Amino acid sequence: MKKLFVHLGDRSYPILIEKGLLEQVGEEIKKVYAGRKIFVVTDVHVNQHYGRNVLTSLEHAGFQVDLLALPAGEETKSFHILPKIYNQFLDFKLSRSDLIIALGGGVIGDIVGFAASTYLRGVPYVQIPTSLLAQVDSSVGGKVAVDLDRGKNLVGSFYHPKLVLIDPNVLHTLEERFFWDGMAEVIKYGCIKDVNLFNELKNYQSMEMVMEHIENIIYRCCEIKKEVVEEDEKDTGNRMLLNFGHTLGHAIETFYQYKKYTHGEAVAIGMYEISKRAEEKGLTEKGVAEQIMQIVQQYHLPYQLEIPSLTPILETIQLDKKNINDVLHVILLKRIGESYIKETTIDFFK
Ligand SMILES: NC(=O)c1ccc[n+]([C@@H]2O[C@H](COP(=O)([O-])OP(=O)(O)OC[C@H]3O[C@@H](n4cnc5c(N)ncnc54)[C@H](O)[C@@H]3O)[C@@H](O)[C@H]2O)c1
Ligand SMILES: O=C(O)C(=O)C[C@@H](O)[C@H](O)[C@H](O)COP(=O)(O)O
Ligand SMILES: [Zn+2]
Repeated sequence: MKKLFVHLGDRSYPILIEKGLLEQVGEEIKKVYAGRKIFVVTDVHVNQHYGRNVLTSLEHAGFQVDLLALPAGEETKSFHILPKIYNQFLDFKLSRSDLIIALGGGVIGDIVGFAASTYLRGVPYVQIPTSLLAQVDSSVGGKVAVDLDRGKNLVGSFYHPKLVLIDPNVLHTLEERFFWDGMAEVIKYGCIKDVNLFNELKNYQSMEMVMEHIENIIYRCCEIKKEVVEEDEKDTGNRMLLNFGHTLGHAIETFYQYKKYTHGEAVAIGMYEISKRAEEKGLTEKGVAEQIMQIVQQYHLPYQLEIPSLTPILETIQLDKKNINDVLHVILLKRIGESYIKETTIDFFK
């Protein structure tokens, strides 16, 4: 088993990565939780594949369990869904000394983490990420949130899980589009921190080839993320580097109301478009945007919008969390593997 540990004082937690780990979920949870009641929140797709097995494993380990399966998709990561989750917790008489499990992709991880952080002012929870995106990125770092109509992740908190349990075998049931979606965040990690990872990704010509190396890829992304989060837990400094491609990416998702592009697809466009502009301004080494265009295409991701100009989507950028006192902080690459924060204005994108 591959293991990482996020060191954050009394908010520290392990990340476990192993094929087949889901079958031992009950035993693994027992090591970090001495109570009896566990509430599992998942979505209908994940429930169909893994819900019953997870409940059985928890029951065999002696836990009293209940499960809520929400509709799948970004629409579920909405403020309006929260009362449904809180009400189920109440019906189960879930108390502060009990445990919540978020079993699913980034949508479930984010909304369930936020529900856990707010219900009774905070109940411990465990992340069991089942999409590639969630395994390489969203399950680690404690950013939990819901969307508002006017933008992504606008209501949230920093609330870390007690454990992250990653079983790469579950990726075999992921729709292909969501496999590539997760690869966008993997490419992001290569771009911002690891040229070797970026170059390695150039070698894999199919999903099967990626899957042969998947444990190492997940490990490396989680390792980069945990190091960044340990240095800047609350996103006031270098954690913003994890937002490469997201300033535009989030605005694209919001503009299309989450119907046209997945998170990873929007981030892929964001990484290319910002690097193209940075290159034109002499802020990024020449050739970087072209390399990003090549790699995102190799991974079946878009690199530009189907509309000729970014202008219609720029308004949403004003609501970006990196817009501090009207100064926009964007993430740029010096070169592949080296990133930095640049203070600018909305005109950067025009
Ligand atoms: N908190 C963070 O740090 C962070 C980081 C990156 C992204 N995010 C957020 O994550 C969300 C996107 O996450 P996502 O791409 O995982 O989307 P998602 O949760 O909607 O999952 C994608 C699809 O795959 C299905 N699915 C998940 N696991 C499956 C499996 N093993 N087998 C079959 N189907 C499966 C889901 O039901 C869904 O239909 C966005 O809201 C984004 O903002 C958060
Ligand atoms: O963990 C982080 O920090 C990130 O920026 C990771 C991103 O991949 C992720 O999409 C995150 O949810 C974006 O956060 P936000 O603060 O821009 O809403
Ligand atoms: Zn992201």
